[in-house]
Amino acid sequence: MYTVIPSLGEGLGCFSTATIPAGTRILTETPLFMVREPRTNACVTTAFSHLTIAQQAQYLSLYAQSPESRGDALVIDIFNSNAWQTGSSTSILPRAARFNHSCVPNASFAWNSRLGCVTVHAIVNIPANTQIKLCYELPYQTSASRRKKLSAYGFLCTCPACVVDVVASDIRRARMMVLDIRIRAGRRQRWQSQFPKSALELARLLKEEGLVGEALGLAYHEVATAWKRHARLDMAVRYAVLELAVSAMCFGTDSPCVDSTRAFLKELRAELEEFDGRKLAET
Ligand SMILES: C[S@@+](CC[C@H](N)C(=O)[O-])C[C@H]1O[C@@H](n2cnc3c(N)ncnc32)[C@H](O)[C@@H]1O
Repeated sequence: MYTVIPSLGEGLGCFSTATIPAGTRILTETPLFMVREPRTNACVTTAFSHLTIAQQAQYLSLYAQSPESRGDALVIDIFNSNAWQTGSSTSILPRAARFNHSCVPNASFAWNSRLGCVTVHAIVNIPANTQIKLCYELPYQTSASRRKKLSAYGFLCTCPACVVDVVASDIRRARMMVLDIRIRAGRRQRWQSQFPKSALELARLLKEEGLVGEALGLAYHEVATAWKRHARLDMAVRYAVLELAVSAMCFGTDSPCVDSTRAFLKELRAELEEFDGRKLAET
């Protein structure tokens, strides 16, 4: 589905060889090794020393910020530049490690605990000969904050949100941060608003920003939960359906993350059926 070739100013990158429809599973990969969090450098070098010679060579072929380093320093450099969070561990996945970053990614990375592997799914239709990019950072941050975090990887992001549409993107993302905090606080305090205003605005901004992956699914979940709280089960079901579609697209239908979304929708549908049944009996 894709090929790994040099990308100007980005080292190697993964480019589609044909159109990849949204929701397609692009990659499944089991970790070369995993280090439990909280990790130390000693855990990483010990895990490396337990690899076979061929595996060590594969590891050492991955990107390093300071390739001139030697010994443990090089092992740690490679780990810091390439490792992904996989549940409660951090793992090295030689194939997943070739995906470059965009703040507006076209693919989504996930840990599938049932399969014991990571997955990468297309979250939009990716045309042929297009670089497939994942997001290394959390979405609710302005460009300055992302730049600071990404500097740890030694590069300056040139995605549309960082270069082309910076002002509008920063306004949207700053607002998303406020809404996210408001939604979290509301969840804890069970505020009774008229309708899921913050979560609906968050979902709208995410779509405007082109962030159609996991964060959008979570926003839909918040909308559905809020509608349920306001006894609008019909609306809750509508948003839970949207959440399930995003969740399946990002994680795949075999993911435990999708199980919980499916269960949530099932529960809402049962409640709605019961509610409609009661209303019918009353009339
Ligand atoms: C996990 S590796 C990705 C694959 C890497 N390009 C390679 O050649 O193997 C992470 C490194 O890739 C580079 N990189 C990733 N995304 C980038 C981007 N958007 N722009 C420039 N460099 C990027 C940075 O050097 C970063 O430290």
